[in-house]
Amino acid sequence: MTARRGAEAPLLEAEGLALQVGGRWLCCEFSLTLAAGECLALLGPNGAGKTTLLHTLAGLREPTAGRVRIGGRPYAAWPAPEAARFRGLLAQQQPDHFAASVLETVLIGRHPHLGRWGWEGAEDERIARDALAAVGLAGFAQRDVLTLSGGERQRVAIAALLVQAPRLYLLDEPLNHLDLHHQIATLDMFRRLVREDAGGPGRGVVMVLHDIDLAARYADHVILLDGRGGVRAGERDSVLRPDLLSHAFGHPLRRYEVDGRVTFIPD
Ligand SMILES: Nc1ncnc2c1ncn2[C@@H]1O[C@H](COP(=O)(O)OP(=O)(O)OP(=O)(O)O)[C@@H](O)[C@H]1O
Repeated sequence: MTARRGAEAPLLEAEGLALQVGGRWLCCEFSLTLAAGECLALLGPNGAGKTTLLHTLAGLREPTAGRVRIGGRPYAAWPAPEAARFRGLLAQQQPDHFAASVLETVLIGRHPHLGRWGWEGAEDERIARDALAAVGLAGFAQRDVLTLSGGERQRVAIAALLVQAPRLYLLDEPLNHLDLHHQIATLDMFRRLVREDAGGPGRGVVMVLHDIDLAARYADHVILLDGRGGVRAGERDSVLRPDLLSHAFGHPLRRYEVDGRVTFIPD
């Protein structure tokens, strides 16, 4: 995992990271580096610690051991608004306690750029409308978010992250509530964002997934938590092995290749 530009610090570094919650080890020490243009998938069974790890990588909680850096600096060295422009988190649960239009909800993602709540006007609205179009919700701007379906709300949350336009996207189960078409469209969109950022600052994605086949298709690197404190982190094919996956998920899996695509089928 080498940085795309020689002199530039990696987007994300975790060194000797270990996490313990409520007296239970979620992962023992491991290290990883994510460079611009790369995509990392976090996999593991329910309760293994994927969200906890993602929040640690987002700087929302301290690791039990080790350190996290984004752009070469620990979170403590980042002024909050700068960190908010550098990394953005798509939360697993979307808040449902406020009523607002879809457009207003998406515009919340502009907050780190404006330094306050609200927006400047036409330019921000254009950015928000472009993001809504990118997630297939062009006609939804004036709808009340509370009237949306689960998949539509998930795509509104993704649009809000798009207008935030961080360099490091941290996605907790981005495919929640999405049908097959929108799952593929969403992962294609994030892959384009990180791969085709020619001349841009360089972006990367870390995403919690439950679908091993989609991780095999979209991730360059994988972290696999086994739910018992064990962790494997590395290049996709060194981690997505039937023995490691079967151990982690407690169910035997076989690996097949169909038309050049890798798939894991439970016995
Ligand atoms: N404050 C806490 N005290 C005790 N245990 C906690 C606390 N917070 C989280 N946990 C536990 O830590 C474990 C990891 O939770 P986490 O949400 O990170 O798992 P996950 O891999 O994202 O799971 P899922 O796939 O179900 O979303 C869970 O067993 C959870 O119950």
